[in-house]
Amino acid sequence: MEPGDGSEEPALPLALARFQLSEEYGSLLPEPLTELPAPYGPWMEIAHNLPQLITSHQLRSRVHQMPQLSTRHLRGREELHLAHLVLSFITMGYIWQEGEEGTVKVLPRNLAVPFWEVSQALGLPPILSHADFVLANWRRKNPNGPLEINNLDTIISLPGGESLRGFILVTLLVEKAAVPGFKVGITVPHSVLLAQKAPMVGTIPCTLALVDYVDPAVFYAVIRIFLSGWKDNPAMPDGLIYEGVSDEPMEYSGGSAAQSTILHAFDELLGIRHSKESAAFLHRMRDYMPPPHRAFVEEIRRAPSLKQHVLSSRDTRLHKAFNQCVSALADFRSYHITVVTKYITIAATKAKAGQAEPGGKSGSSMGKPPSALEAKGTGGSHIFSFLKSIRDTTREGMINA
Ligand code: HEM
Repeated sequence: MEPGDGSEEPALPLALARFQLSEEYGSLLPEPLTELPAPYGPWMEIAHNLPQLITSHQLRSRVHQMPQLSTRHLRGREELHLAHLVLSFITMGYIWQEGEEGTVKVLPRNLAVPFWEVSQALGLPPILSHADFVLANWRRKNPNGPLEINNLDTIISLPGGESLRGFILVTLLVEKAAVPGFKVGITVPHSVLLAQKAPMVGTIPCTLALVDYVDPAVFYAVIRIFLSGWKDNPAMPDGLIYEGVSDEPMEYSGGSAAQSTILHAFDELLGIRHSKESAAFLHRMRDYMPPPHRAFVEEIRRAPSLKQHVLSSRDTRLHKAFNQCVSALADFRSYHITVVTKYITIAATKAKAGQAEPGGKSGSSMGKPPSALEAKGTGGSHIFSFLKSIRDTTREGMINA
């Protein structure tokens, strides 16, 4: 986003590439690797069997037998991202294998040390983040086929079967649907009219697909705990010691789409200003993004204000286009609140009712749902006050006629 004379747009692919974003894939890692070099066989073998190892309660003992591998054979960003994906999934399985009442205080050194080193190399936290769960965790079934849900699969999985797969891949499609919006971000203010094309509305049908692919009961009782972190989580109040890295426990938030670049970029582009508390949480989530993506959001923030440009133009078409974008962003957030109500609040009520029933199904077949996160997101926010506050401050970002 170089300042220019206003007449020419920067060459898009180049501008986005500076931030490790692409015109085709946005913030998704383009065509991620699916296998690591041979010396990392012990990691891959565990990672490919995670759902079974976790549900049979064998993962911790398998990790204890794992050799401590050096990270020096890992070459390039792609191998590092796959290593981070693999180690983050193994870590979440290791921590939450026995549910929220059977957590551990220490991550063993044969897992902690390489995970720490790979995290340092990528500038990512040593915990599963959106960058692992979604951005680096996809492959095409048919390599020449389209980027559509039927032709997609995850690389590494956790318990939750088809619902987990659906949750990851629908979120991935939302990332993909946001790509045209990134292009707007990078060309503003040269082509403000492009803002009309900002695809906020396009992300809503993608999110609707959750209904077809993710069972709320499985999401709530099985999947959610594996995304939970060790910061602001009553189930792990002391954080986690990464053995061989530090003797002091460390705290990290769990994986959340609040770590996705999309809405941070749109907020900055449209000049949305959230309340102090909500903004503090969202800004902390930026630390969980790959550093180039964080830099992209910061670049948009530092660019000349789009809102100011629209205001001073006194052009009613621009005012309208700008307000359509803000309104679509607020609609996305409203819709997201209904999704969260369905997948957390209603699912929690049903899970409790199911457990209370004699021989209740949800309790026995799905394990005990986590209670520490009933009112909190996996990122650690107080769910509804946070989500409603940011939806309302988004609406306040409209330009008054
Ligand atoms: C089962 C479905 C979903 C549930 C239960 C859910 C839950 C949540 C929760 C609890 C938060 C608050 C932050 C935290 O503490 O983690 C959050 C934030 C967020 N979620 Fe979701 N989410 C779901 C699906 C999605 C999808 C598909 C997207 C699309 C990318 C998405 C995008 C976001 C964003 C961008 C935020 C940050 C708040 C914002 O900027 O509006 N979520 N989500």
